[in-house]
Amino acid sequence: MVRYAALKGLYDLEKTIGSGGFAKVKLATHIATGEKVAIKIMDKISLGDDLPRVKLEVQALKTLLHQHICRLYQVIETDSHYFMVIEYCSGGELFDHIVEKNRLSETESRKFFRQIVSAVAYLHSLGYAHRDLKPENVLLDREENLKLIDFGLCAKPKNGIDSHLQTSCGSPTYAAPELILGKKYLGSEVDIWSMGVLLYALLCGFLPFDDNSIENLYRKILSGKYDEPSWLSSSSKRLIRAMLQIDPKKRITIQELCNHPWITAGFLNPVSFVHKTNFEKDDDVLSTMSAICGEHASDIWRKLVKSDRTDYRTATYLLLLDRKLRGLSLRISPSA
Ligand SMILES: COc1cc(O)cc(Nc2ccc(C(=O)Nc3ccc4c(c3)C[NH2+]CC4)cc2)c1
Repeated sequence: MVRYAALKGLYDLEKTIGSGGFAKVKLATHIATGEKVAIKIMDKISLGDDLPRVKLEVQALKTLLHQHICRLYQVIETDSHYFMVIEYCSGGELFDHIVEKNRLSETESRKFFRQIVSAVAYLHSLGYAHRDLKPENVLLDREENLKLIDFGLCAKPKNGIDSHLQTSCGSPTYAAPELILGKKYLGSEVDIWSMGVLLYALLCGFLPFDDNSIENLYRKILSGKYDEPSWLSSSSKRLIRAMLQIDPKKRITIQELCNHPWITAGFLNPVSFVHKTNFEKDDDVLSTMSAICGEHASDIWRKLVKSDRTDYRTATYLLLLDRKLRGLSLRISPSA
């Protein structure tokens, strides 16, 4: 097991649970609380020109507080590496969950899809676009709630979500026609297309556009033609068609999506989200931390609110808060 001095005494690294590109993700234990976390380890040399993306992602994640967006607890930077300490989602990738069940029922698909729509609506309301929405970038936590991950490609256009982007990014299979044509596009519109592909994958268990050759794949995407298996209800067919519109101006908007009949069927209300600007103050957690580190709870809270929210104190506070919300004891091992 590779040892990193920067993690010594803070986190015990365990097995690798994800890898891709210039990063690997390892399971780890936050020693002070015993809580599991995921640590995305990036080597600065192999990051190369992608280095600015890490800072963009960290900046985005620090402001994104939503129950269906994977939480960033801490960032550790050394001369050679970045470590992103992230909420551990023990259910793994939504992709594997779909494969395991072949395809999901309309009810289960709706439960999951409402959570994704809530996270993306929240993201767009803050001026961000994800730009790489796919089942591999959606994890399940222990209660089978969804968590959106990997904001390495997310963009916050300087003139707001309605200003055009140009960078071609994301996986071709989920990419909107205007994106693969290299046209100027709106982040919000390409996210809607990718969510259409995601919803299709949930309900069908396979992809609407798929081909081993990239030219054939592009041709299929640009045609906008895909199979509609017999088990799809007419309501789900209508929704998928509204999302997989080739012309982005004809595509359903995120607001219309939140209120779509297929989305609200069986639920009392449309999809919504809460704009949380800060994490809640919890006196039990603060007094637990105060008992160990000797500082007054009020001083700990003041430092937390003032901090850039990616330090060890923040990680310890949030992990203890998670434990409390799950009804577990609040304990910190003194070695912390
Ligand atoms: C904000 O969250 C992020 C941001 C980012 O840039 C990258 C990631 N990447 C992750 C990828 C995977 C996991 C993860 O926990 N994967 C996982 C968890 C449990 C299991 C597996 C994978 C696979 N076997 C079953 C159990 C965590 C972060 C996140």
